[in-house]
Amino acid sequence: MEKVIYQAKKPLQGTVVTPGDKSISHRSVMFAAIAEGTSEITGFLRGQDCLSTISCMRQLGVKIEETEDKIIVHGKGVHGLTEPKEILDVGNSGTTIRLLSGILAGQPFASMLIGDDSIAKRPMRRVTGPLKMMNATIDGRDYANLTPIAIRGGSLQGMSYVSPVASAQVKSAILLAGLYANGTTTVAEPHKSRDHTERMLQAFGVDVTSSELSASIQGGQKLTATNVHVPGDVSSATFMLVAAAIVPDSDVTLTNVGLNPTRSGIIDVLERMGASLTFSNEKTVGGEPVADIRIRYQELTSTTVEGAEIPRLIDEIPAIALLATQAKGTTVIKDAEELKVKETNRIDTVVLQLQKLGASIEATDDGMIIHGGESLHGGSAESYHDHRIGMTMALAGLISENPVSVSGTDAIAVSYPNFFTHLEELQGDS
Ligand SMILES: O=C(O)C1=C[C@@H](OP(=O)(O)O)[C@@H](O)[C@H](O)C1
Ligand SMILES: C=C(OP(=O)(O)O)C(=O)O
Repeated sequence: MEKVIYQAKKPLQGTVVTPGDKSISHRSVMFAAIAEGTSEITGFLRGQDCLSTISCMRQLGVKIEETEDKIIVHGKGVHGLTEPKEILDVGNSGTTIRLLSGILAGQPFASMLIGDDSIAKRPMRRVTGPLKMMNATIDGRDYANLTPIAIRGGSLQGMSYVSPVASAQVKSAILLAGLYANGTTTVAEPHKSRDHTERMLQAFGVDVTSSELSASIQGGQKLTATNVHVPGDVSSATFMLVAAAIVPDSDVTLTNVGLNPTRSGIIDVLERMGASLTFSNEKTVGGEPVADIRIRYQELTSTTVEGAEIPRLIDEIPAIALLATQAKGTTVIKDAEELKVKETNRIDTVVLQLQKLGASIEATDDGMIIHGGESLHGGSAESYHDHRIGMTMALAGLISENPVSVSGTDAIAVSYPNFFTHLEELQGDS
């Protein structure tokens, strides 16, 4: 699908109800599926990725009902999943394949996992390697690095693993396998990654101990069903925050935004760049801090994004790159090699597409350098079927001198199905 966006700096005004958090939605269904009893999930994100998780869990024998306002999961208990008759298709979702691999490593049956063309290129050894060390039998292309991946699990041994990457998908897969393992399983990481797994396992009654850079779980614990309220996704809110931050005279409020400190790097970046943000309605929802955020347009200055901040905003970097094109000075993003193994190589795709629209931006080995303060001329851009690239390019159309036509916008439904509706509402066009 192709969309042409041309709003010639028309201000954005109004309120958006932030869509449910993708990371938390995945976990809610997976954990409820292996819990004892029935869990109800509200605020669930009905994006393509989370729907892939639902369909995989159904193939593993879990009854999941979908009503207008909730997902009802009839948990089977830690040992109640059944061998799937068909291949499990995770679609475009890295979170589904990696977290599910951790659960499947604990099952005494065989499962096969595949996904789309993007998943077929993403590295799985970071998860299959440690799971094999715990005793799971796993194979796949390139020695269990690429899909299709086949897992036969059971009889796992706990271990202490030092992950070379700060990845919540790696940490979560190992902790989930640890539920099925003898003894204690510990994962340490170089920087703190998002901690939704640790928080939500606790809500399901599991004892997980965490320190700043590690988390441990004792095998043999059970999960008890609980209702989950999924907060709004700060990664989706980011696109509306960035839109308001770059279009003069905008004044936008995002409600119910999840502000878990392991995810809120974008807020720190916006504040450093001089954005005007105010917070209200601060509360805790489902063990996660949330607030409403009001953003009013203000001129921005450049910043540097690096180090421990990177995992706290990894999915927001495409949008930050666009933001930086409109900020005075040179913005540097470094230590972000992980961008190369997302839905696309997001260093290459962001840089190339923003260059095409007239931005002064260059790629580096571990990030990018953006010379800001110039307007974009517009033109055509592609999403490469990467939802976050598609949304970033669409926002470029709000501030370009000429229209921006973006191809492959259907990919946006992976994480933000209402993206264009929300934008139109803020422009007063709906
Ligand atoms: O655990 C999660 O829900 C996620 C972790 C991050 O990936 P990594 O674990 O690869 O850093 C992030 O990019 C992804 O969108 C969601
Ligand atoms: C990287 C992402 O997701 P996943 O790894 O689940 O595909 C993302 O949503 O930007």
